[in-house]
Amino acid sequence: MSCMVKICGINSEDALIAAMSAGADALGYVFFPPSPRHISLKGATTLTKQVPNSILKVGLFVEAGDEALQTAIEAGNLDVIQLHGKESPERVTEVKQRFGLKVMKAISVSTADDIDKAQSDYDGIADFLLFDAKPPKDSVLPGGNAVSFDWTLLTGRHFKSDWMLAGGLNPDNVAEAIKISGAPWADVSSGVEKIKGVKDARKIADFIHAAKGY
Ligand SMILES: O=C(O)c1ccccc1NCC(=O)[C@H](O)[C@H](O)COP(=O)(O)O
Repeated sequence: MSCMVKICGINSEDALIAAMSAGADALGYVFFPPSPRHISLKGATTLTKQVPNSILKVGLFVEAGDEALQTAIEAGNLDVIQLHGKESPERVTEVKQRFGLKVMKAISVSTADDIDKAQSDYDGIADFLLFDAKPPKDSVLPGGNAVSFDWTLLTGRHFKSDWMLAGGLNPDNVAEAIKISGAPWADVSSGVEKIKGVKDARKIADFIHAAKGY
């Protein structure tokens, strides 16, 4: 079965067109000002209005309050809320109930224990789990760091929630990462950029084709 692909950090028309044309299944929009991929509410409206219903529009937040979630959801007509901070299982449930949208919880991974704990805390509560590498100690970003983790930690694992593999993926390693981890989704941000925060249309296409095996 071909892997589903999320291209995260869509912040320009060029990136949007490249991702949609190449067959992305989900687009990530960052609402976190310290990120070089952060977009405004107006930008969210512009960069989502032409996205067909067949592609998921994912809003990415870090410990955001309800008002920030509400305004971004409205601006971007979002389908999925990605919580990429230290949000608790209770917060995941609260956000799901309050906004009636699917919720993706990002899980920072460096050891098997991190996955075990996430499975215990969030599996079946969040609609999606996104397994990402733990951020480097000096990083101001909880994600989008181009850092990978040991994909074999996910080999043979099964979850109630749908799930994504993220962290340091790129067109050259994504096929191997999917094969080793068994991931149904692959997520990327840095690995399809020419410089931090600027997407590269060719790399986006190459990533999607490699992830989908064509
Ligand atoms: O992408 C960001 O700038 C970002 C900032 C703050 C929190 C999360 C962020 N990205 C979340 C994602 O879903 C990324 O695609 C994921 O962390 C993988 O990033 P990368 O290793 O750069 O492919």
